[in-house]
Amino acid sequence: MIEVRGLSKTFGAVTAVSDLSFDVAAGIVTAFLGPNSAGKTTTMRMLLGLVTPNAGVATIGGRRYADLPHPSSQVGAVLDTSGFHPAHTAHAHLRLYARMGGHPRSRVGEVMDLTGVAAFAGRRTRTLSTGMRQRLHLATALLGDPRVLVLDEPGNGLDPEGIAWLRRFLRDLAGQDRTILVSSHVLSEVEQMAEHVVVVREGRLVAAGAVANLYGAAAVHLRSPQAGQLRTVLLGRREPAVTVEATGSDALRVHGLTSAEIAADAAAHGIALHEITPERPTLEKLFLDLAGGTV
Ligand SMILES: Nc1ncnc2c1ncn2[C@@H]1O[C@H](COP(=O)(O)OP(=O)(O)OP(=O)(O)O)[C@@H](O)[C@H]1O
Repeated sequence: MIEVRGLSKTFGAVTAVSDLSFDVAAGIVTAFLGPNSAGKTTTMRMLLGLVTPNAGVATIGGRRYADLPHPSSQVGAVLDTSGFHPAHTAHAHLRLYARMGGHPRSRVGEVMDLTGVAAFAGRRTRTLSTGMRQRLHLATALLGDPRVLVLDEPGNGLDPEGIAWLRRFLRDLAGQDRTILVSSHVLSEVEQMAEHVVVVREGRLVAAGAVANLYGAAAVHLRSPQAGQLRTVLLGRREPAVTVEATGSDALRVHGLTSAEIAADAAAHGIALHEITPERPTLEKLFLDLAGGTV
């Protein structure tokens, strides 16, 4: 469990993070979303004790990173994608980091198999593609078999197949009750990966919660030969949040009610429904709405 409470950081005149609070639970993937310069990397660096906050605290399992007894076995992190010795092979890099972290040598083969690094273990790191580098960073972070993973833009440079792999991989790790925080500015990338999202903009929290709940503002599209009658019924609920828009002679778009509520009202009044479809905006659209303050 990660807890961020009232974190703030300024660099000169730039406010990178401002009074930010959120939780990251174990057992699910949490996405940390925001446009460029939103303060995601700075927040992760504060979480890992690499940047000192001006105010607030970030803890992992109740302790600051610096106070963890065996940090590299408890927290795996990928914060920037440089940092390999160019002449080392991927395998040599992992052997070196296993030795430095005090992890058993047998772990090197395991993480290479887990992350697909085995396929290019003998190549020098300077010859690796961005996607291969991402996998090697992930393998390095996993050497200590950590319960907590903090990954800054792990999808950068991965092709669609790589993204699909990453999604499955992180979900599997979360399924082992690990705590996983993944930042991204590519919202479609994390849409199917994360169950929770924390959205930031200009260093401030914009929204946090289950991805499913963030879709709550979405509309329901329906078709019925008795659309006019159904409209009257739905508006008759006298709930201020409910709006019903006629989008055709037999079509309505409803805000403020779930498909189940609409279907129950239709059934109760003997109204036939030919189609009822929740409109699922992409997280990208939702993010723009949230960030623009229209939701
Ligand atoms: N060491 C630093 N010195 C000065 N300004 C910094 C420093 N680190 C970050 N900033 C500034 O703080 C703000 C937040 O940057 P940060 O890298 O945390 O954002 P981000 O959400 O990770 O963005 P990106 O997706 O572009 O990496 C930016 O305006 C950035 O220029």
